[in-house]
Amino acid sequence: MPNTSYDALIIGSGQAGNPLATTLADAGQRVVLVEENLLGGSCINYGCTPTKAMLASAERAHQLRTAGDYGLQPVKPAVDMAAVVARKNHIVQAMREGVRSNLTQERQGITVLHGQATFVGPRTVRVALAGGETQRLTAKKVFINTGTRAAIPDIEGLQDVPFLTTTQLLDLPEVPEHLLILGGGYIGLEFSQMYRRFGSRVTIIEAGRQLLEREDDDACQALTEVLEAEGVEIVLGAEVRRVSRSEAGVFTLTAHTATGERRLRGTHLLVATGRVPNTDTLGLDQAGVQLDEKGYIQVNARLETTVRGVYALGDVHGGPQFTHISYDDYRVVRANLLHRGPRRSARQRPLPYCVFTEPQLGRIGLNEQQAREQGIAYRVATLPVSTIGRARQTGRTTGFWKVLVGEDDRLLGATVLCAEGGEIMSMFQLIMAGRLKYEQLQNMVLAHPTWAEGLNNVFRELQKPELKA
Ligand SMILES: Cc1cc2nc3c(=O)[nH]c(=O)nc-3n(C[C@H](O)[C@H](O)[C@H](O)COP(=O)(O)OP(=O)(O)OC[C@H]3O[C@@H](n4cnc5c(N)ncnc54)[C@H](O)[C@@H]3O)c2cc1C
Ligand SMILES: NC(=O)c1ccc[n+]([C@@H]2O[C@H](COP(=O)([O-])OP(=O)(O)OC[C@H]3O[C@@H](n4cnc5c(N)ncnc54)[C@H](O)[C@@H]3O)[C@@H](O)[C@H]2O)c1
Repeated sequence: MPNTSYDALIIGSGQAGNPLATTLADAGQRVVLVEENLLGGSCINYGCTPTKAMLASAERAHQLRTAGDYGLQPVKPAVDMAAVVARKNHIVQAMREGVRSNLTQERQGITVLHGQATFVGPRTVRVALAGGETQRLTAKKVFINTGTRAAIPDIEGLQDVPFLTTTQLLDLPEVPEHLLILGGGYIGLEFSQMYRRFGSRVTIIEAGRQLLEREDDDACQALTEVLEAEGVEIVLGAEVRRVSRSEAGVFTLTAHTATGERRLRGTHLLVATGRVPNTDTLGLDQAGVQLDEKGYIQVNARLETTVRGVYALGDVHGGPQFTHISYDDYRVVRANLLHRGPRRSARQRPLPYCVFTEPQLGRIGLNEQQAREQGIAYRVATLPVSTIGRARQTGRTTGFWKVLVGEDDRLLGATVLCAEGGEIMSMFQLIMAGRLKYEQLQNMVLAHPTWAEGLNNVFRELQKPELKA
């Protein structure tokens, strides 16, 4: 077995591994990147990019159906799912090609291997190449960016039926007649609205007492109402005990709920109950890299594992599992290994995120639940979206903006359930980063009629009592 040594070995072509490979190569290091599946990892191939591309098709279908609200003849769209999937594939392939050409440009000098890496020593891996051969690699530094895959719950009968994960559903060339979705988290919500808008009947079956349990009750409730108004059935507090499928292809989920046993039937079943880390086949015990009780790699604030010279980046160390966090892990490692400036930490960085339903749920900083849990004093203001001029003009009036302000009159966090909620949330993130006091936003001149004008309104809700002379 040939043994080659490098300065840097990157396992996994994820959102951290790819930019790290090019940055290290630009710095003159000999880099090898090993990917067992598709270059670009989950975000590009079966995560963010394909879902948001297909959500755009679903949104267009919804606009056609609801065109009557805007004085136009409504259209019942004939959804050509094969064409929807083809459009998505086209976008994904172009992005994957971008990653490939970045990594393989001759000047980079990066060796890209297609195969599965397994540790055989602290900084030594064996790669089972796609072509059948095996190669041994050693490196001064090893970066693990192997991501996660769908968690499959241990439910009687589930392994015996052809359920779908998101990866498979995203390639389904037909519209499911009735899609059952196990799990009401990010994936469950985005896919429920997507397939409902394509024309499926959709039922979400969630174990928790509400959707998106980490969010405030008002946001969960409002999002539940949005989905139900579009015809998504939502079953909460459901403990699914058995799954079966009839010869006619009908899935039956037998669930224990507060109102007794329920049988939920559908033609397709999506399992979206969270993720598990891709660490089980990595041979990390051979390297001495320690895992937590869920199999995620233990790292410190600099993303160093328990073995010197071995780092873990992205979802594989437990997250938060977002593309922008994985990318920021790259920045942390880059700053600490290559830059002379202050050391960077992966702790205490802002955590913006957005659920891409319509309206979107954008979140930054603390919500009320978290402020209470952490004992942080706050004042809160909530602005119904329907009061914003831009919302009325565009007919996108559902939702609310909620801001929490601390004792120092600075923003602690925001929850934005609104059209373009992700973009609006990012304005709040900038306000937090700039440490602006809320009074500065009350009277800031903002272009009319923009969504941004809502900033004036939401912060005016926080009027302080007049000071007495
Ligand atoms: C359906 C879906 C939608 C999502 N939508 C969003 C969104 O809108 N916004 C957002 O921020 N996040 C979203 N995410 C999460 C996001 O995709 C991930 O957080 C992000 O891709 C970070 O991944 P990563 O860098 O940790 O690794 P990944 O991108 O998962 O890459 C890991 C790579 O390692 C490879 N690998 C694993 N083991 C080995 C091995 N032994 N040898 C060689 N290669 C190996 C894998 O094949 C994979 O290509 C979504 C996820 C899913 C599933
Ligand atoms: N817009 C985005 O940023 C976006 C979109 C999709 C995915 N993601 C990322 O991918 C990750 C995975 O998404 P996800 O939705 O699979 O996970 P999740 O953790 O967000 O939600 C999983 C849900 O499944 C429920 N559940 C677990 N076991 C169950 C069971 N046996 N029966 C019924 N319900 C059960 C949980 O209570 C939870 O509500 C997310 O945590 C997020 O980091 C992000």
